[in-house]
Amino acid sequence: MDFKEKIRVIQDFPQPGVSFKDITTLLKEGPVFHAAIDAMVEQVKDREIDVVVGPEARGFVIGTPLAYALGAGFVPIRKPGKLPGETVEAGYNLEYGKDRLAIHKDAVQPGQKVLIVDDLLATGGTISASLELIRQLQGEIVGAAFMIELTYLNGREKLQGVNEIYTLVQY
Ligand SMILES: O=P(O)(O)OC[C@H]1O[C@H](OP(=O)(O)OP(=O)(O)O)[C@H](O)[C@@H]1O
Ligand SMILES: Nc1ncnc2[nH]cnc12
Repeated sequence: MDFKEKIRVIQDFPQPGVSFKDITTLLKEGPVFHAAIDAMVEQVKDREIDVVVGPEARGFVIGTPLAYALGAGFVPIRKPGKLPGETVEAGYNLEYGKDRLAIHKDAVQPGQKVLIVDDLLATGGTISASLELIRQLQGEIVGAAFMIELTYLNGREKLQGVNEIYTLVQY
């Protein structure tokens, strides 16, 4: 299936110069959403994975069905102030802004095998903050999986030390 054809591209959103890849057009079609998650599962199914970790909000949309299909747990990374338990935090820059992320301190046990999942790899800011959080908890990162990679933003450079990077659609 041509997943790229199902992703809507909107220029200059949310600010001038950004070419926004809108996955809502893919998600709203059941068979396409299903096939996209299946294709991502296929890429990682032979890896040993205890937990999938995904940053809000779009990381939840892709990460939870992937975790469910793998029989793995799901751990959310959220903006500060949203998680009720004790957290650790990390800062990051985005293609359009900067922010902080948080994870529950007890969400990942030392040595657990973690797959990080998000809808899209752009500058890599979100994912490097997510990596920092998992490393603080001493999780073992087995890989990072994205539905979309914006290769022109070189986000991969921020994923040093991550041996396996899985992507479905590249721009
Ligand atoms: O590689 P980066 O440059 O960090 O960009 C990628 C991140 O940006 C988007 O999330 P956003 O922060 O817009 O939040 P959302 O998922 O809540 O829409 C996207 O879902 C990724 O998480
Ligand atoms: N160009 C882009 N399209 C969609 N989501 C994004 N997150 C960061 N950059 C993005």
